[in-house]
Amino acid sequence: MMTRKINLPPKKERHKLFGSVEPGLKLKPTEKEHMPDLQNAKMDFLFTIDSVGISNVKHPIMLKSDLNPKQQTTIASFKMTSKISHDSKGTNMSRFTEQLEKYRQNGGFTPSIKSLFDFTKELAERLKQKDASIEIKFPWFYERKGPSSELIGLNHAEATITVSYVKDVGFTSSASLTCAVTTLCPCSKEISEYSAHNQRGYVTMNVEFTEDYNEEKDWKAVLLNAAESNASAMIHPVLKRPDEKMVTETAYENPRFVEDMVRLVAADLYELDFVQAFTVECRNEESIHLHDAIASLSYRKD
Ligand SMILES: Nc1nc2c(ncn2[C@@H]2O[C@H](COP(=O)(O)OP(=O)(O)OP(=O)(O)O)[C@@H](O)[C@H]2O)c(=O)[nH]1
Repeated sequence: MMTRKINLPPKKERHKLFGSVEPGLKLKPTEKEHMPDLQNAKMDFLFTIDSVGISNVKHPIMLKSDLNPKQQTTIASFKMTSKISHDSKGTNMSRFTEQLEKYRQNGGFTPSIKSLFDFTKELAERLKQKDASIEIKFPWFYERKGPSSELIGLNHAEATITVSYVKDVGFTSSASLTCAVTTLCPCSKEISEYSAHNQRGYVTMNVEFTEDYNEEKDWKAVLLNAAESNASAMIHPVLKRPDEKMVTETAYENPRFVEDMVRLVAADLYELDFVQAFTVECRNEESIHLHDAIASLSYRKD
């Protein structure tokens, strides 16, 4: 194929060629103090807004964990909000990311419950509001060993932490973890001459922490254990044949319906002294159907 020689104009000319024009006459103020501040207009705007702010903010965070790796950096998606009353036009959106940047510059963002209490209180003060909330979603990575070979690889679970602050009321904190497990169908095992169908199940645990929870126990590792220790078998990144034999047999020895999963995980969460209330859901991506099997239950300890 013949290549055509291109007579490339300078970059400015190229931009003009593709539609760029010279700046027009600009009459509006450029200094902040002379700009109208629409969002801070005070009038009766009819309704109070429960929650206004920003979501889908991608930002690195530093995590500590009881499992290996004990420290890791991962990418989180942040949602930060606050109420505004009926007499405010809008919130000050820039202050949410200003607050995030303050924490990044101060040694990096570490989402411990204690630091999120400080963060939400400072955010409410920065916004000149009575409340603020933060929700942080991120993949959390943990090492998993093959049961026989002990070969290590990384698995991950989806974690979420939520903290809310209300002036003169206090803080609430909760977390959720979704992890994958193997579930083997008890019914299939019971009725079949041999084998049983099994599938990847997803267990989601939402827990509300007690007021005095100090993170002495890593909630991520504890919730992961609650799901995996009650499943038919765990999910592994690296399995050699002796591992695969063990995982297959373990699943056959521990058949679970979705109903069994949510009840067994609930029993573990019931025993945790730092959990005030919880919801457990299990969703099995059925290997003999196109649809999923689901179950969920909620419990509050007070
Ligand atoms: N309130 C509000 N702001 C928005 C919205 N969408 C984008 N913004 C942007 O938020 C930015 C302004 O943030 P502010 O914090 O109010 O800016 P500011 O008043 O200069 O900042 P302060 O000095 O902290 O008050 C602007 O760039 C807006 O365009 C929206 O739906 N509501």
